[in-house]
Amino acid sequence: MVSNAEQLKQIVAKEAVNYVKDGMKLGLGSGSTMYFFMKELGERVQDGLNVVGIPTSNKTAEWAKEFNVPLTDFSETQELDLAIDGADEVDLNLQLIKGGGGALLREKVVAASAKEFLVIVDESKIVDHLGTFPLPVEVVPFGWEVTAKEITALGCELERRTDNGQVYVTDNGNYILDCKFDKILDPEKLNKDLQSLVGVVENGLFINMTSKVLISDLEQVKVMEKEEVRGQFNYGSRTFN
Ligand SMILES: O=C[C@H](O)[C@H](O)[C@H](O)COP(=O)(O)O
Repeated sequence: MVSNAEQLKQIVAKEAVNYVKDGMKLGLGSGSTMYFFMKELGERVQDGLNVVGIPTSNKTAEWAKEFNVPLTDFSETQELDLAIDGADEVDLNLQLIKGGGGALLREKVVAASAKEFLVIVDESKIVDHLGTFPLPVEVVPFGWEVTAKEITALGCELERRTDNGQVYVTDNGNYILDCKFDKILDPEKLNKDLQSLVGVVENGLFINMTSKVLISDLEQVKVMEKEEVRGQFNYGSRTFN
């Protein structure tokens, strides 16, 4: 049986595929919502849609193979038309936390090289303030203990990520530190502070990168765009200022 959470991912993934046009070069994000997107995209490719994509993780590359989505890489093309990806948290200024699945570095490189960045989430990911979800920070293994100390001094508690009792290693051979800030009041500043630290490769804050967010609930898919969030934004029964 398909759970409500899975259903919401399927709904938003199906809608997102409508944003893909013939001939586009795509950035293909990572995570469970993207799994459904890749499946949908594969069906469109089967029907004759002509696209190529750059995957943001080995897992997404596997899905592309499974669903017959043609892949390319940055040696072939350095500008993408559209990148599509999930997120762990989205605030009302369209700033994101990503990296719950550990793919944040490649996701950021791919999103930065795309003309448009489309984020697909269900409504549970929309927050007033980022930070309830622990912020993933990718660090080089060498001296990670020192880097961790420096990050802690920015006001968080952190844990090095593990997977089934083993230290988690990213597709790039690095570690992930999951940092509990609780409420990130100035995401832009925190992003800069983290990136100024030696040993930090990237962090999961995606600042001023998102063009559009598709948000699914069980009845519909809503669109949140940059223009809308400058003033007051209504989302369902919640009104944000
Ligand atoms: O590293 C993982 C990515 O940033 C994902 O896009 C993010 O964790 C959301 O994943 P999901 O769609 O599984 O909630």
